[in-house]
Amino acid sequence: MAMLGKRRPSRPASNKSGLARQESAKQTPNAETAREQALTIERLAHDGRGVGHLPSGKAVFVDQALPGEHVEIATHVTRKRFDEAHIRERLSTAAERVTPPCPHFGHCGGCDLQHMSVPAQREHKREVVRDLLAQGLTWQGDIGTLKSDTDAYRRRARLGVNVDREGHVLMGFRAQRSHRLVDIASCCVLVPELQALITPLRDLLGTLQSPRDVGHIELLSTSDTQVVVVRQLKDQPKDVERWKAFAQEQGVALGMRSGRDSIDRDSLNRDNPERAKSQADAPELHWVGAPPMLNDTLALSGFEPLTLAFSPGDFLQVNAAVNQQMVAQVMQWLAPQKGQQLLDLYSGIGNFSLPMAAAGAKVQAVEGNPAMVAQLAANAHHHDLPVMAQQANLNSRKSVDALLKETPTEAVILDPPRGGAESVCQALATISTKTHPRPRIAYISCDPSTLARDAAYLVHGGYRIAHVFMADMFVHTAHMETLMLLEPPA
Ligand SMILES: C[S@@+](CC[C@H](N)C(=O)[O-])C[C@H]1O[C@@H](n2cnc3c(N)ncnc32)[C@H](O)[C@@H]1O
Repeated sequence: MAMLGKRRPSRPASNKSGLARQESAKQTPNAETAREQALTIERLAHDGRGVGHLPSGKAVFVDQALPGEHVEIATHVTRKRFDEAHIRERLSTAAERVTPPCPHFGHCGGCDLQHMSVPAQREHKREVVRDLLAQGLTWQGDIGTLKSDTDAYRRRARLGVNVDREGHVLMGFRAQRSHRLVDIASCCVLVPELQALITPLRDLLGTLQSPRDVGHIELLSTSDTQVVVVRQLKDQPKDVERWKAFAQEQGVALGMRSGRDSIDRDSLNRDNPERAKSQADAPELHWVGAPPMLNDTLALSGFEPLTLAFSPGDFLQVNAAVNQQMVAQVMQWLAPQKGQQLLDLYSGIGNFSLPMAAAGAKVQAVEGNPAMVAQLAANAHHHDLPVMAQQANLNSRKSVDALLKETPTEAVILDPPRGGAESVCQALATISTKTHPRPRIAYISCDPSTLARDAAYLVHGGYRIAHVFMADMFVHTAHMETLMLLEPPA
């Protein structure tokens, strides 16, 4: 998931993003006077920047420029094959352009697309998926859309905290393509309950004895609890008292992580989920006051609501309404039956496993993070559902082969991190069909370029892409979820 702190979508394999190859780049500080040019924007790159061409034929990626617009640009980075630029003056305006709802847009790296209408953002995201699937797979079917009504969707966020040279306390997200922290006074994509905490948090930071010792602040919202977790780099007892008073005043649950090492949750997105175990010595979360009960609720039509308990360190889909639609869509595709054997890979705390089991399927859930495996098992037990939770590294072909051999399954759910599910798809593409038919596959992806790569293994192995949806989980950013149903060869 993408988090607000993550500013750029992944770099797709094609050079349509303009970011695929790390060419030597020359910053051109005086470029604004030296390299002014006017050009027409022809299309959007995958990361949402406008693409035009100089008279020489060289491509230019222009921040916040829209197709059809005629713009005078100032180049800020020159590369061998393309330049990067921003708009110096807009000479014509596209119909899709809107006034960005956030005053920090353009500085803060949390959002990339606020200058486009939301329908235009969605069309762009569908186009990115279409483009990636057309490249290696020559797939050109329709792409459906899952979306929510509100733009204030983020139920969790991590705010960086910094003190600048003049002693000003900054709180916010990183700037685009930079580690610089942008101080924010508001954030319109947070759910209202979290938006309401921004001003009180800024006020509080201004009163702390040592704001330098605050690393970052995590915010988390459930339907009945708001949580603030403070990363305290060095103990400051007087400041802890101020945080306690803040928590009481705001009616939020307060957690503290003290010490220098931070939990590197992203390590799971690399190769070794076992690393999660070695993170046990990272600063532990201590609740100040009674630990809150954190629950996510899935209310799917035709089913009793399912509550999934979780801890602040667990993976949680960031947009509750779109998540609910994704789960419903996967349920509709796989139509779980009583007794049907189903494999939920990259299962987290059971977002897909529990509804599938509630519909009667026998679910085997596989997750890399041991804490989440335990949480999933507890969630299934709480609802008395037949889910077997197991820990495994799904990047290891050996583990995946063993798993598929042991577990004949009729359907597989794949919901990997951004790196995708290459080992799993390579294994599923070549799975033996002697003893049982190949499973149907519902793939939920947060990076369409790795989805396209993985789907190619399956298609070359005989699978057929039956349906594709773009789920607009991260409105105003270039990120998206993509859902794909793959049918096995007859
Ligand atoms: C995008 S999340 C999806 C979680 C869950 N399906 C959901 O909808 O909430 C990806 C999950 O994959 C897990 N994961 C990451 N790398 C893994 C690996 N190599 N092996 C197994 N699980 C991994 C993460 O811990 C995380 O829970």
